[in-house]
Amino acid sequence: MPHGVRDAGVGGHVELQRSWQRLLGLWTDRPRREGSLILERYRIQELLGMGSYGLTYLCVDEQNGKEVALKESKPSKGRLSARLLDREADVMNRMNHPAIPKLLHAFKYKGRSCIVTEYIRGETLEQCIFEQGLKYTEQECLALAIQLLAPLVHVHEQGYIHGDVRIPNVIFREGQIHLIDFGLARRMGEPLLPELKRRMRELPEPEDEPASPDQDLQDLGHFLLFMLYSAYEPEKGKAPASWQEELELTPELRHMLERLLGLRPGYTAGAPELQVEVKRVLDSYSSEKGTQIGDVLLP
Ligand SMILES: Nc1ncnc2c1ncn2[C@@H]1O[C@H](COP(=O)(O)OP(=O)(O)OP(=O)(O)O)[C@@H](O)[C@H]1O
Repeated sequence: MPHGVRDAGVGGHVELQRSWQRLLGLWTDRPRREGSLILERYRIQELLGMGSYGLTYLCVDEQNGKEVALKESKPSKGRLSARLLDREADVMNRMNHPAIPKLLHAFKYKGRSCIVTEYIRGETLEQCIFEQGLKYTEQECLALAIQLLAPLVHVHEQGYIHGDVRIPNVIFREGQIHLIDFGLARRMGEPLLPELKRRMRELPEPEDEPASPDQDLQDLGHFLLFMLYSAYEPEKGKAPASWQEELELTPELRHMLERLLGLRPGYTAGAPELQVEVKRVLDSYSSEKGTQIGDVLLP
């Protein structure tokens, strides 16, 4: 048999097997029905999202009438998904900060791992930008960064990194931000688990280095760039350029971003050092314009 024909046959078989597995996955991971009860306690209101390893629902806890976020492992991903969810519960259990949803309950239900956390009714910053079309000034971006640094410092103090600081993982509610999704959190110094590496496959250059606060600070740099680009209006016909050329930033913020993104020496003392730096820049705006940090984010 010519080589190509045999390869096409094997390739076709593998492709067919993959399609079959995908279909099977869709069936086994189909979301539970709205109104159904989990553990005779959590009444499902709606499906919030279907991630790589879990399904997240908005539920009402029938014991107290409170809204909660319930994440259950995906059956198609087997024990691995359950293990990752148990890991997430273990990390969340160590956190105690007003800007991080509290872990309320972790249990097994019909062979799946489930974690229940406080539900934060608000909008993610991704929704604020891409659905509501909000635009953030430099001062507002820094005011958000200072808020975000508070839970981040807490995570680092507990000896962990969050590992996924991005605009879809930050919820804004009543002038305050909340950091969610600890699915990629790691202990300081811990290498990326092979299974987490697979989960990050679609991201550019998965981090192979042992976990360090620098990784969260670098993510915070990218987070700030996303926020700053919300107000960027490209000039017609102008070729795309670097962020340094496109965004009109004060020299202080540009310098800070270059440090966060590894273009200059970073913040060796970690998030607390950055906190001081962001506060200093924000204070310089406040004294110029007579505004307070909190003012800029409130309607
Ligand atoms: N505590 C919470 N309060 C409010 N909304 C939440 C909460 N936790 C998760 N969500 C929302 O639920 C959806 C699913 O979130 P989650 O972070 O669990 O998984 P994901 O982002 O879909 O997938 P992955 O885990 O692969 O990143 C998102 O829209 C998120 O904003």
